[in-house]
Amino acid sequence: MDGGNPNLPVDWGRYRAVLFDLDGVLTATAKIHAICWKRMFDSFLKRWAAERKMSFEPFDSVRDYHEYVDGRLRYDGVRSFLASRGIELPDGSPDDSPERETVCGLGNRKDAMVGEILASERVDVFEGSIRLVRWLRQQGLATAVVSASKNCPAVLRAAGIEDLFDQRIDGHVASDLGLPGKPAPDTYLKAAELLSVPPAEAVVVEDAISGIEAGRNGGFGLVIGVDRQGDAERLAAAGADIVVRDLVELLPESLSQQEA
Ligand SMILES: O=P(O)(O)OC[C@H]1O[C@@H](O)[C@H](O)[C@@H](O)[C@@H]1O
Repeated sequence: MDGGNPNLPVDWGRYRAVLFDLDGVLTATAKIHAICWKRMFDSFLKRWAAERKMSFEPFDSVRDYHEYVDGRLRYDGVRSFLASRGIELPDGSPDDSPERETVCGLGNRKDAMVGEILASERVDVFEGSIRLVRWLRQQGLATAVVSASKNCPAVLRAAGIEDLFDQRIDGHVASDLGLPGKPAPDTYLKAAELLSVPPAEAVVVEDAISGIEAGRNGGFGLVIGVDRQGDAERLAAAGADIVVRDLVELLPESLSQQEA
């Protein structure tokens, strides 16, 4: 890529690779996860509270989602939210049935709900994100998807964007390679390694606090936060270098104004 463009908030000429989170950054699937986490946790919490004659405090699909499950591997999300309520369950094992009251059972219960939605509803992409990915590739930068989700391959396929990335690190790859999930930097570092680009020359693009922290922890050259809800401070406080509302803001102006 030649020189820099002084009119852009990012000097793309300084970087060789861009690593994108999936849910909420490339595709509008963060809301599917948040809805299913709430459904699953609320039905669990209701019964848990009733059995103990306690009051039922529902899962907050904004605050609890961002704080405890967003961006994390499935069972890490269950563990971290339950810990926030002082609840400890046995881990169980990944092949636990969704009926089992274990960390894995609850995670699988939520995943069955995600599966139903993915099978019946369209997966929408964020057009601004896809235009940025295409443009970066035209400029010669390498691209990767780095997602905690085991549903990542299905979502990329349903959205028709699987060919836009040189590498993919998803929940399956993390578990096969024994990589800890975000906020540990390992999944992002693995993507950079596979692209043969040092972290300092790679950019991380994230909408989750855990993901921004992973980018920071990995020593990446730039960490971009995507905030679609008007709460940029949350991502800046987690360590994002810049926060945008939509990735279209990072395209040269002439391109950002064109029709998708
Ligand atoms: O359960 P999955 O599909 O493997 O996804 C794990 C996590 O993937 C992340 O991308 C989402 O932000 C989380 O909400 C989700 O829990």
